[in-house]
Amino acid sequence: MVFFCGPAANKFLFSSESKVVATWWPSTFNKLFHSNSSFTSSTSTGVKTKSVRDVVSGFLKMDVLQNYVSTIDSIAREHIEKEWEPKEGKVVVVEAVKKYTLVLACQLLVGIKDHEHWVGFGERFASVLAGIVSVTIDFPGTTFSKAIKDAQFLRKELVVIIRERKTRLKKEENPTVHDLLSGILLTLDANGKFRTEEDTAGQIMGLLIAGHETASVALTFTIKYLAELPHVYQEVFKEIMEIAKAKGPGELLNWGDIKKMSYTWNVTCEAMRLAPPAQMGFKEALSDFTFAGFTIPKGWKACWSVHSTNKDPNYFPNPEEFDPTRFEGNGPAPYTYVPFGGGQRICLGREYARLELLVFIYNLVKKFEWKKLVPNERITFNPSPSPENGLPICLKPHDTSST
Ligand code: HEM
Repeated sequence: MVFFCGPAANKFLFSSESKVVATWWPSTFNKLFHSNSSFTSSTSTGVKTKSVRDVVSGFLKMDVLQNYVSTIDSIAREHIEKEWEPKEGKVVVVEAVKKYTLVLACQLLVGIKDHEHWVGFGERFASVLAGIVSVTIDFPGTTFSKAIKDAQFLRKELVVIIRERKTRLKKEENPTVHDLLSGILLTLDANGKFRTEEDTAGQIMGLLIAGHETASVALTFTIKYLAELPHVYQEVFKEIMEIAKAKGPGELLNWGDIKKMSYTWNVTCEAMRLAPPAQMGFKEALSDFTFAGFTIPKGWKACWSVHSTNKDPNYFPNPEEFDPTRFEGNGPAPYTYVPFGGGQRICLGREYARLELLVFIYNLVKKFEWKKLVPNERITFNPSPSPENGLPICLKPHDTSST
């Protein structure tokens, strides 16, 4: 389903002149967060010119990510040992999964090892996300004003990391791309110049937000449905134990194991259909067109609703029913299931998200079953769906003698 809004509203919300805090993809950052500090400008030989989008899509391709499955697994294990196991009585899921997705994004994308320091900034990341969809009034006390301050704080912290990395890369004879940050620092922009530290910090901040907030919603709702639907949990458990039984003690997951988790992935897809982490998006009309009897002029933006598209009964019979089998075979028809968007700007992180979600669910289901502590918890939207009390659950470890 789509809604339309005119250019005036677009300019207010999304133009490069408005103070949008972190729509990292449009070039808003460059105007808002201009800095004088720059990595020595150069058009020197041998260094590639690449858009940040190209660097990001290169790093987030499945054939690159496959090499990180065991790293993701060891981070997930460590996280569960630290944040879930000691709290067998009670875990607040939203809080815990946000830590996991943030730690993973910090380490994998930016090479940050000081996890505790960054986990402490969770609230600030959430504030910037809220600012992106807030009314753009920069007045003390508004969501938008708070988001601007938090975004400035986060970028400052990131600049410290970027400077350290630049120093390290300069010392290397043949600097190599270890992660996304190195990839961005080692390529030139369209003008043949290295990107400024401030611009790079803005891009990385946007990626960390895109990379952890959405995935934590998908995980929260998967865990919620697994608690509510024991027969679905049992199927997931069966699939996971098949993989676990074939592994040696302490052996980490690999790409082959991920490919075997098709039912578990269908469950996660169904959770994202019913509770999409991103509720909507905007697309700009490149030429006049007619849709459902409405003529949309060039330049207008169409707001597409993930929520109602994913629940269209023409494509999803009994749309409110949780049914992972919808994704078997060829799955839903193109553009009917859109939690990751669609077309040319489809989410670049969807394969990364698949890995981080599957690896986490594998580790959690292998060790525990769980019960919701608030049976009819209300779902709020800010801007993503979230259980009102953070989904408190009670964990019960499996009897290890039988597994
Ligand atoms: C369950 C997790 C996720 C969901 C539901 C999600 C959803 C979305 C959606 C709806 C869009 C807009 C697509 C469009 O306009 O057609 C998007 C774009 C994007 N996402 Fe994700 N995302 C997720 C995870 C991630 C992760 C983990 C990363 C990075 C590591 C990421 C990076 C991006 C980027 C870079 C874009 C912009 C693509 C472009 O404009 O070309 N996302 N995502």
